[in-house]
Amino acid sequence: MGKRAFSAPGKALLVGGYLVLDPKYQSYVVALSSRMHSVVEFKQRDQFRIKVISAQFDNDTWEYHITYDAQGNLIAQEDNQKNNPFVEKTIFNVLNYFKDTINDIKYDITIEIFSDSGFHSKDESITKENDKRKFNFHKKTITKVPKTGLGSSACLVTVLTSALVSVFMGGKFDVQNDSILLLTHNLAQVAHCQAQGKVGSGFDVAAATFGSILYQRFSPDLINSLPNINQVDVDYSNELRKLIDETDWNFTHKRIRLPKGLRLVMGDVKSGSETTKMVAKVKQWYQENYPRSEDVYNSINEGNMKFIEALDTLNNINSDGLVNEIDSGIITSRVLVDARAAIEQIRKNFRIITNEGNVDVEPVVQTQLLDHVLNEKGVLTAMIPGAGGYDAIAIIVSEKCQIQTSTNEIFDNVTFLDLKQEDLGILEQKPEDYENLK
Ligand SMILES: Nc1ncnc2c1ncn2[C@@H]1O[C@H](COP(=O)(O)OP(=O)(O)O)[C@@H](O)[C@H]1O
Ligand SMILES: C[C@@](O)(CCOP(=O)(O)OP(=O)(O)O)CC(=O)O
Repeated sequence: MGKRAFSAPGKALLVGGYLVLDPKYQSYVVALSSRMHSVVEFKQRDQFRIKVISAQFDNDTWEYHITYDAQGNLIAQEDNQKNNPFVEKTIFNVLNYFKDTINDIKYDITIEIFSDSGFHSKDESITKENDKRKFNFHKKTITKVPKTGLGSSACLVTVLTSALVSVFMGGKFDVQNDSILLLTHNLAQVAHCQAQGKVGSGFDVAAATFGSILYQRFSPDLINSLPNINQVDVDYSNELRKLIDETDWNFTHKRIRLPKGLRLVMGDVKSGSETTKMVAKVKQWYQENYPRSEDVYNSINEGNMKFIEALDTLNNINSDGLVNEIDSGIITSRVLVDARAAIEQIRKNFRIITNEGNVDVEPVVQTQLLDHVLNEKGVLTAMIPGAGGYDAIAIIVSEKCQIQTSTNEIFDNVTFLDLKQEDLGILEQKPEDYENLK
């Protein structure tokens, strides 16, 4: 059988941090040109095996042999005690979804993973390339290499799901088909939640699959209602198929794009924060300050919606003159003023949460950094993406804008990532583009 290859983009949540956890709020999620890739090849053999290779991380390899448990569920067991819950849960869900197709056929599947440089710190790595692609190779295993926050696990699960589904669907697996994308998304969400041990908002898997989107989450009950595989007498495969094929997930993934003439700049900030702890603290602040906290959330949501509307307006008019205005550094047009004010409104409220909840959503150093950036010519607006903290900054600038970093020590801890906004999620790629990396 021939090889196939797929890629899925990393993400930045420009507006919607924390609120995205609640299905009633909309978020603006941008897909990025940093992608994770999978190259898949399979044969039919006398043993059912799946090998996943991530050569960039000290030649990390996970080798699974596939067996059936007493209930007839397909189970993946790793041969060398190498643990990767994201790989294992992806295999588990795709195999059980396709149990009837598999029908005792034994596959020997090999999947190579490649990861663009934007996902991890480049420190202590070497590059290998061919005339199409260039990747960074690290001396350490995947769990030991520092991440930048683009959502590596969501992309991994999404490209691995694509690779495996393509094996069982063959030519019918077409990533330009909406129902195929929805199937891939639903399977990847289930696997990602199980591997994380929690049902998050899922915006990262949604962006990896569908690209840049307005996102409103699905109800967490959907995934929580799946049976535990360790329960006796559970036909997991049947329950999974009902959830994937017959249930309306009722979530929003409406395509969006940054207006013409504007681009996204992402700055990775050296220190980094732990999202899980921050989410717990923000939730605690919310409960202790209810109902006033709801007013704060509603004001953030108002800012989010104003930002989304302003970008929509920019997308629907000829924005050439407006881009020149951004370049001039003197912003007076209504729609640009609105976009800036929207982000101000969001940031002001996040600073209230920061102070009252003793949680660094927008810590003082980030405020200083963003305020400094906002004074530069060519900058429309700037924000802390996602959960905020010390992780990153996102800046929306004109195509021409070059942020002056070298002269100011405020940028000492910031590394600007080599990436841009992208419209599309999963793409099919050419497998030969990943061969002979040197
Ligand atoms: N290139 C890769 N190859 C194999 N596994 C990967 C790769 N990238 C990410 N992963 C998996 O995802 C995990 C990181 O997930 P997580 O800590 O949730 O970070 P993130 O916020 O980037 O998703 C890794 O420990 C590994 O299990
Ligand atoms: C707090 C959140 O709204 C967003 C977190 O955004 P990040 O982009 O920081 O996410 P991670 O990739 O998980 O670190 C909650 C969530 O959706 O998990």
